[in-house]
Amino acid sequence: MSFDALLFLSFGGPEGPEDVRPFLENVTRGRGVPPERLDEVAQHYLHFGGVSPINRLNLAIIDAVRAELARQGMDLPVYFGNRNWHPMVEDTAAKMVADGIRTALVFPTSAYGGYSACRQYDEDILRARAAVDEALDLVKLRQFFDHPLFVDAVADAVRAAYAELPADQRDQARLVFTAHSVPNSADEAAGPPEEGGQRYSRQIAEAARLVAEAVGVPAYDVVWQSRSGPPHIPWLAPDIVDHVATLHANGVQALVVSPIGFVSDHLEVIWDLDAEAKDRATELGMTFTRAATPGPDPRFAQLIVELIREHTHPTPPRKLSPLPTAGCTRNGLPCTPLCCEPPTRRRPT
Ligand SMILES: CC1=C(CCC(=O)O)c2cc3nc(cc4[nH]c(cc5[nH]c(cc1n2)c(C)c5CCC(=O)O)c(CCC(=O)O)c4C)C(CCC(=O)O)=C3C
Ligand SMILES: [Fe+2]
Repeated sequence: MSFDALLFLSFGGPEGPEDVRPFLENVTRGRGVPPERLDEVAQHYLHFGGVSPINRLNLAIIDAVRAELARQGMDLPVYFGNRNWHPMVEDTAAKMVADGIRTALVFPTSAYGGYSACRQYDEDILRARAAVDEALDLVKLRQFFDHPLFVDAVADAVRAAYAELPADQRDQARLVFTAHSVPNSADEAAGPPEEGGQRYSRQIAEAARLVAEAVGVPAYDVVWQSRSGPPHIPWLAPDIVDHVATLHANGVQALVVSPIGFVSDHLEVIWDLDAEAKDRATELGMTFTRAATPGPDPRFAQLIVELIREHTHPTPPRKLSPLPTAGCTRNGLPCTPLCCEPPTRRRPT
């Protein structure tokens, strides 16, 4: 099939102190995040001058994708739109239609399934289409948590992090993968019921397994970060900061942390890991090294172009795990019934 463009769809982030509050309002509208948590997260952004790294990092990936498309002789304009901050995806859709675009592939900046990591991007697509009276056909690219280019880029980053450790700590260092926590109820509800839900946490576990195997590290942990709901609601645990203390109590002296749940060095990575978790480790006298995220790796742009080619050229999907491939949706409709619907909106079975 042929497409007129690629829409690079992301989360968005503030560009200055005055953007922080309205951005956070957009993210959390109707989601029951306590006001104290919002005040705290506002401070994290303000610590970096109110500027999230996410937009700059996304623009760099887009540049790399344009170069890779050109290298492969593919003529596909790339547009950029976000869920929560400018350029808003609704405005980008209007621009695309004005430019004569009628069909586009959509690359969401998340490798995984689940409500927040996948289905919410379909909701963005529904809003974008509504903004242009459905004049745009939008086909979302699939989840890529087990694509060899993704796994290789993360594995090389983990190897590089090991190499940064003092030589006498390398053998003892614990490898720890982290991903954004979500409410347990959201994790359990996302994924076809016959597979038992948990599509997000299972894919994270699978990606971690593939990377650990590639690096040759037999023992590792998968933990969570950046929890934001009220304390009485259970979210995926343990949190990385608590886990640092547990490792310390078990005699671990060094750790390598791979934020496998994130495409690039978002605010959650540079604050929750590079500041909070690292400070905790340092207080306890541990050595903390954080592996790079895959976004800036040239293989990441190659991966995006390969996912595009699955639709435009006869290209068999490459994947390393036995888990089903999902996430490819048309015009924001779920890929399979009940897959990754938000728990509150699920139809009774
Ligand atoms: C699974 C997942 C990903 C990974 C998949 C993907 O990448 O899409 C992700 C990414 C991101 N999350 C981000 C920022 C925020 N997420 C929040 C809140 C939440 N995230 C959630 C989940 C996820 N989030 C959830 C269940 C909530 C609770 C509220 C709700 O149900 O929606 C809040 C509110 C304040 C707070 O933290 O409490 C903020 C500011 C940014 C941008 C950072 C930057 O500026 O660099 C990025 C890339
Ligand atoms: Fe988030």
